[in-house]
Amino acid sequence: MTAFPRVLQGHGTENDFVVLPDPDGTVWAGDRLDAATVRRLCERRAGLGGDGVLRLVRSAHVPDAPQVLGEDLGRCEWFMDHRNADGSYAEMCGNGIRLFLHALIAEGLLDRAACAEGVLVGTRGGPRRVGAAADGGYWVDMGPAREFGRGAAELDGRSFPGLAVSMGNPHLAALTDVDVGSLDLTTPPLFDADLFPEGVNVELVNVVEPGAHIRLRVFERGVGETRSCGTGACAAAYTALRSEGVTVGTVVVDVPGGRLSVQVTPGTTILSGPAVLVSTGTLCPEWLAA
Ligand SMILES: N[C@@H](CCC[C@H](N)C(=O)O)C(=O)O
Repeated sequence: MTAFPRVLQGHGTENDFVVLPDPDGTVWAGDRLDAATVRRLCERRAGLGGDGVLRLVRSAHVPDAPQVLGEDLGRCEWFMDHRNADGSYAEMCGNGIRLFLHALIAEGLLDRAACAEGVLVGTRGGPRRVGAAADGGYWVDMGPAREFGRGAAELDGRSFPGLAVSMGNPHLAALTDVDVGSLDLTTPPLFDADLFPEGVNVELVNVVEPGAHIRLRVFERGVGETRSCGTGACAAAYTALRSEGVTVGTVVVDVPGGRLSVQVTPGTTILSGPAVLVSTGTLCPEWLAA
């Protein structure tokens, strides 16, 4: 391993990540970035702290990239190697992929002007196009929201019925009249394991303006409550539109960490929002070795 592995920290609407540049797969090769190391990096007191880890790596150096990208492998130079804070893998991360592109640009690995039309990035949910927007933020073509049933989350002794939606990763988006700001999300919501055998991200959603503006809180699989979730914003926007009997529209999504915009079209979903880098530095070898 390089003596001092480079590290960055940043967030998208306060969904925060430890970012590990590893373009040629040499820094974190093999099982160096195992689940225990991810958990240590994400630990907020004894580590750096984050909701997850993003490794900036070329697809050619990711052992499972051929399997998850198939014939798109050659079209995706870069791969978002994302982990949840508990060390688990997720198929997709909507806030993370904006920060991923922002960090590639900041590290000089891509030119911002060349990213205006979007760059195809490999993820474990398949390829996603992500681009640099004129306002300094980023947009992501997230693919279509796919409904796969109805379920309910049990929280605070109450049941919150919602729509099961896949954005590559699983979501339960529950519209409710209960003020989401009043909910206790310190303990995981209960859910139907038959409907969500791989676990689920749960969004509790208040409609601010029907079909146009929602507010949500989220409990993420593999993390806990986070300040934002990009895939969750897409699932919730889709659910809010469906409740109005429409399947297209643009929805402003307020999350505890800021504001996202979700455009649902007949064929896909476009997520837009900021990405912010907070710090850059190096990991101390003695901490890593401890
Ligand atoms: N915060 C992310 C989603 C990260 C993955 C999720 N916890 C899962 O396990 O599916 C986002 O912005 O989409």
